[in-house]
Amino acid sequence: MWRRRLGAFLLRSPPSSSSTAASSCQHRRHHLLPREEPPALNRLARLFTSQAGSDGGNSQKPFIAFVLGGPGSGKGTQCTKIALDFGFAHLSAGDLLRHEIASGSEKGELIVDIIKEGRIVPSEITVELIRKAMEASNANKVLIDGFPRCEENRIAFERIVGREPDIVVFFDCPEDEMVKRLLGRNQGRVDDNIETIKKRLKVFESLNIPVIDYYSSRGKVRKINATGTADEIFEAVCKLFSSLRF
Ligand SMILES: Nc1ncnc2c1ncn2[C@@H]1O[C@H](COP(=O)(O)OP(=O)(O)O)[C@@H](O)[C@H]1O
Ligand SMILES: O=c1ccn([C@@H]2O[C@H](COP(=O)(O)OP(=O)(O)O)[C@@H](O)[C@H]2O)c(=O)[nH]1
Ligand SMILES: [Mg+2]
Repeated sequence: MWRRRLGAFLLRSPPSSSSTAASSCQHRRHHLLPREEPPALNRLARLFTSQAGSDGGNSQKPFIAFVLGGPGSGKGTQCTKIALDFGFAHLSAGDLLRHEIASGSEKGELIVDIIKEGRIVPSEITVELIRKAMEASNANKVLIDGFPRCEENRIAFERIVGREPDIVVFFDCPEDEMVKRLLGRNQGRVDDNIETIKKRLKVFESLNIPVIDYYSSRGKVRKINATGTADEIFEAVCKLFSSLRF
C-alpha cells in the first residue's frame, strides 16, 4: 500500500530553520503549558523526573522519533515545525552529511560522490555523525530526519546507539507530488537534478520502504498523509505529537 512507483531528484545546503507564524496548531498551547511554568519550578521538577529537559541535560535515554518519507515528502519542513512547537532537537542525517562535505574532510569527498548518485552513505559514517550530534544536543527528545535509509542503516544504529526509536513518523506522499516539490526546491543541492532524483526515488522504494515495513510490524509507525499544504499536514502532525508521552 505504501509502495508507489517512484519516478525521479537534489542536495541543498544546511537546513532552513524558518517557520511561518501560521505553522502553529491548535494543539500547540496544550503542549507548551509545562514549558511555561516558572523556570525555577521547572528546574526543581526535573530533579524529580526520570528525564531531564533539553536545556537541562539528559542523563537518561532520550525519546527518539525517526522521521521517514520519500525525497520531497516534506520531512525537513515538518521537522522544523515539530522542533519549534514540541521542543525536539532536529537532527537531519542529510544535513549532517552535507556539513561533513563542507568541512573538506576526506570522508566528505566520499560522501559527496555517493550523494550525487543518490546512493546511501556507509552506515558507520552516518551513524557516527548522528550519535555525536545526539550527544552534543544533550536533548531529551530527538527527531532523526531521513534516517535510517536502509535495513543496514537501521541495524547499525540499533547496534551502535543501543536503541530502537520510540516511534517512526512516515510522511506518505505520492510520487508526482514529491517530484513537483523537489523540482521547485531550488536550494542548489548537488542531487538537485532529474537523473539523481530518479535514482533516489528508486532507492527509497527498494531500500527505505522495507525499513518502514519492519517498524510497522513492530507497531512503531505513524503514517501521515503528506499531501496538502505544509500547515494542513502540520495539523495532523500536531494531533500525533500531542497524543504522545515523552
Ligand atoms: N506540503 C507542502 N506542499 C508544497 N511544498 C512543500 C510542502 N512541504 C514542503 N514543501 C516544499 O517541498 C520541498 C521539499 O520539502 P522538504 O521538507 O525539504 O522535504 P524532504 O526533507 O522530505 O526532502 C521544499 O522546497 C519545501 O519547501
Ligand atoms: O541517512 C542518510 C541520509 C541521507 N543520505 C544521503 O543524502 C542524500 C540526501 O538526503 P536528505 O535526507 O537530505 O534528502 P531528502 O530526502 O530530505 O530530500 C540521500 O539521497 C543519500 O544519498 C544517506 O546516505 N544516508
Ligand atoms: Mg530533507
